[in-house]
Amino acid sequence: MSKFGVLVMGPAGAGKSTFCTALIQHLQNNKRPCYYVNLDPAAEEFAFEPDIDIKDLISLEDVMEEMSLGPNGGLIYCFEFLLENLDFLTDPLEEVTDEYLIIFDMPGQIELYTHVPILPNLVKHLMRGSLNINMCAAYLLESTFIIDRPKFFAGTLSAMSAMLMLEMPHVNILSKMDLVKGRVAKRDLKRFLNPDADLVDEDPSWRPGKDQEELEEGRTDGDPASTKNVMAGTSFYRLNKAVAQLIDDFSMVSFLKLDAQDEDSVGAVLSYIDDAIQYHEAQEPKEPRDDIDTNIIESAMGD
Ligand SMILES: Nc1nc2c(ncn2[C@@H]2O[C@H](COP(=O)(O)OP(=O)(O)OP(=O)(O)O)[C@@H](O)[C@H]2O)c(=O)[nH]1
Repeated sequence: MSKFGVLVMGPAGAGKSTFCTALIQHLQNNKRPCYYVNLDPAAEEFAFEPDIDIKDLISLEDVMEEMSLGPNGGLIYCFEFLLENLDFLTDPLEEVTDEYLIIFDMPGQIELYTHVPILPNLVKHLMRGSLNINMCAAYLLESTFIIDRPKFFAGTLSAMSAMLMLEMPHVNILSKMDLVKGRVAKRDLKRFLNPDADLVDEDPSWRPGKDQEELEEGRTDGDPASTKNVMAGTSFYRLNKAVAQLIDDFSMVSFLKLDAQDEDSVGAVLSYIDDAIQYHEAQEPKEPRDDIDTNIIESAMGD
């Protein structure tokens, strides 16, 4: 028997816990069972009480105090401790049946996904062995990043890095879409959903061509500070362009839109998660699936 799970990840404040809450609410509204696992040892308040809470094993606050560690070192200590005491997580998960969607709410420190091999190890234990959970990652990036294009591409690079580190199906999500409604043209938004390197050239806050020309022709005002600014600006532009081009060339990252307050939007993202983990294929045929609303699925694709 398979089990099914989603690892909700992303930078601090991306909206992970809000998405978990919205997802649980949506599953409950649709009479689907879910199992909520909090793996953030610093999380304090929950709209739904977790079925497993890492804080019952170890809390970041205690680790920081007792081991004299900072928040990032403390978090890594907590995850190493979890890996040494994996029964805490795996024993209760053994009992979870294939109808459940197991939701893992992760901490926001992206070092966990990009720098150290702790999370890949944890994922291997969950996906292989006796648990055999069909898992995908839901990587959230805040949609307001698209207002600042270098920030958006840096965030997209972190999503790509997590995809490469974790080697599992990924559903990338631009969260908090309600905050950019009306601020970005629909046509432009589609280019962020499938990141397009030319967005860097068209960034209204950059004048790379003009700055570069001025520098080459010695037309800066002669002030060394101003020349340095132009040079730094040009290098920053080149770096951003190279990062964006890398992302574009790999064609690995595309985003779904999410407004956690909108149940249709949550349902659309869930459809992609279900597809990635092949949830429906494993369920007993209960009733015909012509109930799926294709309009909802299209709404996440940017139409
Ligand atoms: N407008 C808007 N705000 C949101 C949305 N989702 C989350 N927020 C807000 O964003 C802030 C951070 O949300 P969280 O869900 O706590 O984010 P997180 O990723 O779990 O944060 P960490 O656990 O600290 O990494 C909160 O103030 C939320 O109310 C959304 O869809 N729209």
